[in-house]
This record gives sequence, structure tokens and C-alpha cells, in this order.
Amino acid sequence: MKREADTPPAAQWNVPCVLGDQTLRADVIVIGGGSAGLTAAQLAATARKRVMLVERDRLGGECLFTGCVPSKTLLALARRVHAAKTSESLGLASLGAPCWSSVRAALDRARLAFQEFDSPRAVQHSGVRVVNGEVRFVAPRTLEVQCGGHTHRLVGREFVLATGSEVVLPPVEGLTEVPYLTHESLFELPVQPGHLLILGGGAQGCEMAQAFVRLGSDVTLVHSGERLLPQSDPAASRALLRALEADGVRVHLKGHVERLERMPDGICAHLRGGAALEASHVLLATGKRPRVRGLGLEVIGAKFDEGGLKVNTRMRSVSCAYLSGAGDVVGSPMFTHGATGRGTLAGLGTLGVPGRLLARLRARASRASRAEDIPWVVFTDPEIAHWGMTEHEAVRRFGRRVTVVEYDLRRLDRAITEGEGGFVKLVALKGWLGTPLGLRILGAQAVSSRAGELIQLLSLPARLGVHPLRLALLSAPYPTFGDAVRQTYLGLFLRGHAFGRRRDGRGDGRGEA
Ligand SMILES: Cc1cc2nc3c(=O)[nH]c(=O)nc-3n(C[C@H](O)[C@H](O)[C@H](O)COP(=O)(O)OP(=O)(O)OC[C@H]3O[C@@H](n4cnc5c(N)ncnc54)[C@H](O)[C@@H]3O)c2cc1C
Ligand SMILES: NC(=O)c1ccc[n+]([C@@H]2O[C@H](COP(=O)([O-])OP(=O)(O)OC[C@H]3O[C@@H](n4cnc5c(N)ncnc54)[C@H](O)[C@@H]3O)[C@@H](O)[C@H]2O)c1
Repeated sequence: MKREADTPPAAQWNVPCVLGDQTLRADVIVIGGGSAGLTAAQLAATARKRVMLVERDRLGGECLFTGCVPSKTLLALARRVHAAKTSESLGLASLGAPCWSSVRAALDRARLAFQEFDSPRAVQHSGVRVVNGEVRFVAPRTLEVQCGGHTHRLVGREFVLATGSEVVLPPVEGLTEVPYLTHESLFELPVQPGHLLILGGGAQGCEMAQAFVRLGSDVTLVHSGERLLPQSDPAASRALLRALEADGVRVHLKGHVERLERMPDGICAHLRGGAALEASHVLLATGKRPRVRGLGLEVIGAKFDEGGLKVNTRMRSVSCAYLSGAGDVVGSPMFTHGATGRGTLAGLGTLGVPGRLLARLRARASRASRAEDIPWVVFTDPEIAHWGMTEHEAVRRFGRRVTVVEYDLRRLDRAITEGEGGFVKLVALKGWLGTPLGLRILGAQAVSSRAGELIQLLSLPARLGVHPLRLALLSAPYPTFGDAVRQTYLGLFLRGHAFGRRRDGRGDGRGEA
């Protein structure tokens, strides 16, 4: 029987469109109410400016409705199911599969928890006027919005473009004739897929493969590359492949779906080489591109291309003085923390002529928003976390000056008590003549159930400009996973059984761990 708690109350994520006939004016107009736009608008409103936020759909954007929140909730549920199913050694036996309507209700409940922060009521409370509608530039400093069947004009002094990104459809014959899924429809499915075929082995494809296989679907993952997560360390890709296969995902690397065909109960994918795969559903996880088209950017002279709106390090458009960009619309890397970081920069930019404090804040925020300084995590089990350069990239750039420390988590007391493995890896520039002088961290990778928490610690010395020795000497609570960070940092300076294993960097792209 369905419990009452399974049906969360409906939430209000946008305002009704009642604009009247007049032209609306504001000091700052933010286009798009996702992570980037919300951050920029609320920051701009702290300077008592008239700030307007225009959202065509729901406040909260991709992260809340079709991205991080539902996907991480689904993974958390899948982890619990997996834990139950693999607890036989404790004398526990779990049979059957979870009920999909309860899974869906859990996703809705998770989104609802954000109402306190992202609902129009909460946002308007912070001094931002929320307008519902789809806008485009029609003249300098002028937007047109379609709202309730009418066209209105919005005039502003400054604008922040935060329209996010859109799915790239792969060139597969027959794609438009089959009912394919994207992240926009996946979490709304009325029934659980019997057999989910996923195209793409990036973050989305890998996370969803594990979530669905653990929830009881058959899952096949076809990835065009040689290894999953091509941006990560090769050893991390290998660990993830092992984990997905152990869960039962059928992974095809270097796989190419040439044609999709509609079948009576699903679809059939024809692979290059002649093989055919039948599945009930197909999910496109083949990448996204900045949403820059149809916005009238040409009208205001704002430069853009497939890579996004062209901005400088402060997120100002390089060619339109009153426009800034924030979030996925300015290009890779596309992450929520990147979007809020860039939204912060764009918001700071609207606060007026910078005094010393503001200038310093902007400089810090600008540095933290550099693409190469943004860490990322793939929330599979184990988690795959990354910051900075891989060993291969570092050796290509710095040659023999690169040193690497690897720490096998099977040595870590806490990992032993938890029955877990994985590794932590630091990529660094050697100090002068074997001394700590000049030693610099270039990158870090972690594979562990806690890798997402570890990467922040691993990357801190470099990102805060603190010498690595300081972290190596900082005690960590016992027994914690965080202690692996201290041990790995110690391995930069000491050789010994207890520390990470140090070696010269290798440029063959194999990675060790
Ligand atoms: C399945 C999935 C899982 C993810 N998981 C993670 C994760 O775990 N961690 C992480 O860091 N990142 C994750 N991401 C990426 C993350 O969701 C995005 O990087 C982030 O949400 C981008 O925020 P944004 O504000 O730039 O864009 P969006 O959130 O997309 O916001 C843009 C908004 O602009 C609106 N809009 C567009 N055009 C117009 C217009 N003309 N007029 C008015 N409004 C308009 C849209 O409706 C939308 O609400 C995930 C992505 C996916 C697909
Ligand atoms: N944990 C996270 O932070 C997280 C999770 C999910 C998504 N995201 C973000 O959302 C965005 C979209 O994620 P994504 O995984 O779809 O994109 P992605 O670009 O990260 O990965 C897509 C992968 O699909 C492969 N591919 C492309 N065409 C293919 C085809 N026809 N057949 C098979 N494989 C093909 C590509 O080689 C690529 O590696 C990214 O910006 C990502 O960073 C982040």
C-alpha cells in the first residue's frame, strides 16, 4: 500500500505571469534562474539595486530538477539497495527490487527540500523580482519576454546571461524516430526501465549506469572512448570500469551506435561492426553545449560560439560592455560549483566601482573560477575525484621535474575497518635539489567511497597558496579517511612503509595505482 509520506506536496517553483502593459525597468537583469543566475541575482540585490531575474521554466534550474539533486538522490537510494543486497555475510537476506513509485517520490521530496532557498518566495524575499518567461535581446539593453501569450519589454542597465547548457544530440541514424531519454526526462519516467541502454561514458552515463543497475534494471553502456571518464587519471577509469562491471553493467568501450530502430517493446541499437542490442529505453549522456542560440546576442554585439559566450576572467562579455555571463553558458567545465563561482563573479561585477575590499574579493573569486582550479567528483561507488593536472598532463608540460605520490587506501586504518580500497594520488613539481623549496602540487586524484570529501583537502594547499609541508604536518583525527591526505602529503618528503609511494612522473598515460 502507498504510504502518505510517499506523496510529497506540490511546490511552487515559478510566479504567475502578470506583467501589465508597461515596459519594466531594472538596474540588473539576470536571464536564467539556475545555480549561476540565482547566485548572481541575489548578490546583486545586496547592493540595494533593482534586480530582476527572468526564468522561463522553474527556479533552481538543471541542478535542482534534472541534474545533481535527482541524480545524487537516485545514487543514494541505489547505494542503500546495494548495501541491503550485499549483506548476506551478516546473515541478512534481501529479496526483490525497490518500488519505482517510492523512488520517484523520494526524488520529489529531495527537490522539495530546496524550496526554502530556491522558490520564488525565498528569492523575492532577498530583494529580487522574479519574472516568468522566455527572453531574448531585441535592441541594446532591451529584452523581449513572452509571457501569458503577450510580448513585454524589459529594459536594464546591466545584464547577466545564465541560460545554462543543452544536450548535444549525437549523429545517430534514426535517433529522432525513437523515444530517447535525456536527463530532462529520465527522472520523470513513469516506470523503471527494464533494460536501459546508455550512450556516453562521462560523469552522467557512469553515474546513471550504476544507479539503475543497482535499482534492478539491466544496463548496457556504450562509450565511444577508449576509457570511461577520459578527463580523469587512467587508473581511476580502470577502477570505475571494474566497479560498474562488478555491479552488472555491460560496458562497450570504443563502441559506436550507428543506427537506432524502434521495436514493439523498445529500441534496437545497431553497433558499428554488426552487433545489435535491444533495450527498453535509451538515455543520451553524450555531452552538453552552452545555450547561446536564439537569445539575440547578435543584436547587442555579444560574441559567442559553440564553446559559449566569450567572457574575460571576470565573466564580462569581451564585446558588450553591459553583459556578463555565468554558469554553463560560458563553457566548460560545467559543474554547479563552477556555476555558483562564476555567478558570484558576475554578481560582484554588478556591485559598482570596486573599492579595495571588493577588488580583492573579485580577484580571489576570479582565481577560484579558473577552469583548471575547479575540482570535480563523479558520485559513483567508489567516487572518482579530480583536481588540477593528471600525471600525464603534468609530464607533458614539465617533463622530468614531475614527481608522483600514490597512497593505497588498503593501508589506511579506517579503510581497513570499513573493508574498502581505493587510492589517493598527488602530482607535484619536485623541490630544488631534493629539498621542499619550490615543491608545488599540480594535481590530485582520489578513488574511494569518500573521494569527494578528500579532494577538497588534497587540493587546499595549492588553491590557498600554502606550502605542502604544512598539510603533511597537520594531524588528522584517528581513524579517518582524511588521514590518507596527511599520509600522502608526508610521502612527498619522506620515504617509508607508512607513507605514500613516491616515484618519478611518467608520460605514457598509464597511471599506476
Ligand atoms: C544528470 C546530471 C547530473 C549532474 N550532476 C552534477 C553534480 O553532481 N555536480 C555538479 O557540480 N554538477 C552536476 N551537473 C551539472 C550541473 O547541473 C550544471 O553545471 C549546473 O546546473 C549549471 O547551472 P547553470 O545555472 O549554468 O544552468 P541551469 O541550471 O541550466 O540554468 C539555466 C536556466 O536558464 C533558463 N533559461 C534558458 N534560456 C532562457 C531564456 N531565453 N529566458 C529565460 N530563461 C532561460 C533555463 O530554463 C534554466 O532554468 C549535472 C548535470 C546533469 C545533466
Ligand atoms: N558529478 C558531476 O559533477 C556530474 C554528473 C553528471 C553530469 N555532469 C555534467 O553534465 C554535463 C553532461 O554530462 P555528460 O556525461 O553527458 O557529458 P560528458 O561530455 O562529460 O561525457 C560524454 C561522453 O560521451 C562520449 N560520447 C559522445 N558521443 C557518443 C556517442 N555517440 N556514443 C557513445 N559515447 C559518446 C564522449 O566521448 C564523452 O566522454 C557535463 O558537463 C558534466 O560535467 C556532472
